[in-house]
Order: sequence, then structure tokens, then C-alpha cells
Amino acid sequence: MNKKILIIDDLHPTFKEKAIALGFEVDDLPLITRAETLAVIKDYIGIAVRTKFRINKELFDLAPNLKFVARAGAGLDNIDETIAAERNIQLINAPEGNRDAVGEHAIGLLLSLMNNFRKADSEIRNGIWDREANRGYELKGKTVGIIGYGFMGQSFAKKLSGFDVNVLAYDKYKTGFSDAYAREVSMEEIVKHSDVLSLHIPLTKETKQMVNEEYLYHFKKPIFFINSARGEIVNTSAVINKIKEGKILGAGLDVLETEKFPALNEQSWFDDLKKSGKVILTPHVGGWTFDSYRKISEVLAQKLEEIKL
Ligand SMILES: O=C(O)C(=O)COP(=O)(O)O
Repeated sequence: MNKKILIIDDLHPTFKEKAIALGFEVDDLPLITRAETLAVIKDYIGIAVRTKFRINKELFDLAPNLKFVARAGAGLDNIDETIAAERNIQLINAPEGNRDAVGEHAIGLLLSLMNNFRKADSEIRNGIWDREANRGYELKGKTVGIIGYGFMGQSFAKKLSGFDVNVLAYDKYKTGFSDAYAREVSMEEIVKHSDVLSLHIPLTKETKQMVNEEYLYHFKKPIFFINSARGEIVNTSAVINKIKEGKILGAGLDVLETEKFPALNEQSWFDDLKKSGKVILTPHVGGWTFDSYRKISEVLAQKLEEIKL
């Protein structure tokens, strides 16, 4: 059997080295375009990707020999999982490789929001010394609501453990998961008690636009909101409205409903996000650290070894 793998994204060399050691032939072409990929994919039994483009029916139709897709990251939303399952194409991913990065980044966003780091810093640079407007909140004693208790949610909960917070977690697909770091609760309890809301769920048909006006309306207390999952889970205009109403005290967004320029400039909500002192934006780097770059490749290589071909 031909054992060729095509790497189409920037992956740490560990993956390639391990794959070669396992007897695979590897073409490492991080700059390959979609059209070029479609032209050659028939020759490969495996493809390794990050989020460069969608691995969908068009690609699967041209890939009769494809046995697996290796996603160098956590989210599988850029891969058509249904078609892959129908065609017995296995999916492996590496959330174990970037969970620490995401957990730490979410903590960073939260502390920065609660202490106005971004706003205060830019005020000083503009000659403003305003202590009162930059008075912060402490995490201690607050209730943090986590939606989604997989690798990322668990990592965030664990990183919170030194802050003396009450951590609640809801996961639609799991029960009995209370641990030393979080207590399993219903969505209603999250909505009722949380001072902080952090999303750690995948983007699916069900979660798309889940955090909208109606959802946010039900929160009993003003919240700090963190999204390091996927932008399309959130209706950004609703978040802006809730910031204006004082129901969201701050929003830390590592992911946006529309990402990258120039598309971002076209969004009606982007100006409001930019102007708000209560918003911190990062360019989808929560899971993308120098450390996770290597760890993701190590995890993926380990899973490649275990895959049944
Ligand atoms: O691991 C994930 O799901 C991420 O969001 C990281 O995205 P990336 O693979 O760096 O485009």
C-alpha cells in the first residue's frame, strides 16, 4: 500500500520526522494552494492540516485513497466530519497539544479585562492618568461559568484553581464530570450564578450563534465574557449591545465571527469593538504558542502511530 502523507500547513518538523520513522513518505508543502492540493490529493492516504482551507466533499471526492485527516490543532470545524465518517476516513486531532496555551490565554484575557490593562495602557500613552476609571475587579470570590468541559474547558478550570473562585461547568454531551477544578451544573445555573462566562465548545450547527441577545438576556449578573473557542458561536452585535447596557462588563475575544483583514473591516460591528474600552481582541492565537507548535506535532505523531490503516 502507498503510504504517502501530504502536509499542507506549517507544522513543527516533529510530525514529519516521526511519520518518516513510521514508514510514511511525506510531502511537506506548507505553501501549497487549494487548487494544487486538489490536483494531487489522489496520491495520498493522509493529509495533515491546520485551518488553511476546508477539507470538504470537493476534496474528499478527489481523494479515493485517503484514509485519514490529521488536524494539527483542536477544532474540527474546517473538516466535513459527516462525509469523512461515511467514507471511513479517520480524523485525528491534537487538543492535548494546545490546551495549556488556550487555558493560559483565557486567564490572560480575563485578568486583563478585569484590570483594564488594554484601556489603561492606551490612556497613559495618550497622556491620560485616570486611576478611578481604571479601578479593577478581583477574581477572588467570583463565580466562573465554563461552557464545554473538554480539553480546553478543563485546562481553563485547572489554571483558575489558584484564584479562589467558584468554578461551574456545563457540558451538553457529558455528565458526572465534576472534579477538583469545577462543579458540574446545568446551563440554568451557569446563567444564574456566573460573574464570568467562558466558552470552550466546538463550532457546530447547534452552537453557531448560540450566544445571542436572547441567551445573554437571561444572565442574572453583569458578566465578563471570554471567547477563545470559535467566533461564529457568538453574535457580536449582541455582545456590543450588552456592553452598552452594562450587562457585559468586558469581552475578551481571541476569535471573531469574521476573522482576518480585509473581511473584518467590512463588518458592521467592527468599529464598535475597536472603540470600546471594554473589549480586548487577539488574532486567534490562544492555542498558537511557540510551545504548542511543537506539542501539537508531537501529539499528532503519537496518534499517527496508533492509527489503524
Ligand atoms: O486548535 C484549534 O482549534 C485552533 O483554533 C488553532 O487554530 P490553528 O490551527 O492555529 O489555525
